[in-house]
Amino acid sequence: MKKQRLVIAGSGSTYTMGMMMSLIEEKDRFPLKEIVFYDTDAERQERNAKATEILMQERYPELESFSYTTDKEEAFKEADFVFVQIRTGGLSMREKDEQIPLKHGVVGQETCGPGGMAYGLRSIKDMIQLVNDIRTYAPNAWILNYTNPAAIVAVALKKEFPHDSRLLNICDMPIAIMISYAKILELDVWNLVPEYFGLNHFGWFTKIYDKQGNDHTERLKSLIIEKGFTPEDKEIANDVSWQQTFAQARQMLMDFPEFLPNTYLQYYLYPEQMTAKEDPNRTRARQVIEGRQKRVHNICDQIIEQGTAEAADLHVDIHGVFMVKAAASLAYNLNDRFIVITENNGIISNLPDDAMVEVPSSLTANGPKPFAIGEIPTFYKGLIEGQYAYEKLVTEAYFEGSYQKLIQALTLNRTVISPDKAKAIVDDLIEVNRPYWPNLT
Ligand SMILES: NC(=O)c1ccc[n+]([C@@H]2O[C@H](COP(=O)([O-])OP(=O)(O)OC[C@H]3O[C@@H](n4cnc5c(N)ncnc54)[C@H](O)[C@@H]3O)[C@@H](O)[C@H]2O)c1
Ligand SMILES: O=P(O)(O)OC[C@H]1O[C@H](O[C@H]2[C@H](O)[C@@H](O)[C@@H](O)O[C@@H]2CO)[C@H](O)[C@@H](O)[C@@H]1O
Ligand SMILES: [Mn+2]
Repeated sequence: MKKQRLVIAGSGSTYTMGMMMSLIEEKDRFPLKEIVFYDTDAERQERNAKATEILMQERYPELESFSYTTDKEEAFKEADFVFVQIRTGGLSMREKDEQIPLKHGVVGQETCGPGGMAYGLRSIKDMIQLVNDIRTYAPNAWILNYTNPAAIVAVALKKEFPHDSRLLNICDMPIAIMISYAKILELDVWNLVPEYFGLNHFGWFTKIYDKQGNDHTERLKSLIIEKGFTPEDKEIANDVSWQQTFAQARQMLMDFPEFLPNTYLQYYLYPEQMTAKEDPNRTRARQVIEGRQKRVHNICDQIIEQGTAEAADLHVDIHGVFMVKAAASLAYNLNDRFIVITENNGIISNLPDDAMVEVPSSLTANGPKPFAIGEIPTFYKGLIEGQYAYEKLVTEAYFEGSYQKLIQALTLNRTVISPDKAKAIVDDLIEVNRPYWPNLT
């Protein structure tokens, strides 16, 4: 098995240490010869890097080299894989994405509605630059991207790099939801075979089988409705916000029992309820700054101070494991089936070919090979078409510098609808996003 040279772009991320634990856990499936950290913020990168250096000496002695840099050539030259997890504007801009729409009585969320639009317009520019930089030094490397809003990033990257066949956008939400299904069904999550369709953060499970071919869908629905639905991945199991989100998924299933919803649909189906429950002074970004970010920083500081990771409270999480398993399937042509974001091209036959859909695909050395879905029912088709039009308009607004297209996008988005609100929100977002957004006229 060829050993890989892996680059983590955005290595200062709060998810990096969990990713390292996942690489250690999966070292037989995805063996590495080298890990390189790349970030534009040297200080933020250094804490994770110094802790990783110690962790890898102890738990990955087979690794030939670990290094960190802010130099693009040093990072990307001869890379086999680049895992991308950047956040343009950081968590402080995420807080503004959440607070500004809330001020106008609208959902304030990282990837949904106006917050997702604002984040999208920031991410597109940096992601295009990053892909160009990677391609300059590593024309054949696999780029696996987690950067949000993955739906908009995927549409924009497809427009900018239409022929790049080694660029894959993924999201851990479907597999995180499946961990909860597995717990309810008393099965191993990797023994589940899902059928699923939609856009990123906007989709439905239509069937849950196991690898032996048994259909668990109706029993699963009944158990969720009877007993409730809770997050089970260790990273989110005890998080009150995620517990509320999973509880809401049960409500969605009761209201629309045909298919099992992605948790993110709560923002589009119950926008007033989601807005009312938020405290504008303590939105999710603040919770993450004082929660996950603080926790990860403390763990790293402790590892560095003690010179060992033996006592560190680090664990494997689904976020990291999913990326590593997907990479292994691409690297070694394993044909493993995962839900990923890919161009529609007739997979969902009554949706546009150019939509970037999220569907089960076999991951091969020649890229994702999605399984045919066929026609989807009118309700879902209607919802997806509106949401896809929003994603496309945001992307076009970026490339054309069009203010009008942003107003159209938010008017179409189920979290906004009112053109007056759309204008007021866009105007406020422009003020704080001047360093990041294109000029809009
Ligand atoms: N797709 C998914 O399902 C999924 C799941 C979890 C997180 N995410 C995304 O992963 C990303 C990281 O999240 P986080 O909360 O850890 O953020 P974070 O702010 O903690 O980390 C992001 C890192 O990226 C760096 N960065 C910013 N711009 C960069 C650039 N142009 N080049 C290189 N590095 C750059 C920052 O300095 C920072 O260290 C976000 O985009 C988040 O939305 C996606
Ligand atoms: O609000 P946050 O920053 O806690 O989470 C936002 C992200 O939520 C999803 O990712 C979850 C993931 O589903 C779960 O398995 C676990 O690893 O935690 C992640 C974050 O808590 C979503 O898929 C991402 O796109 C969001 O960025
Ligand atoms: Mn996601």
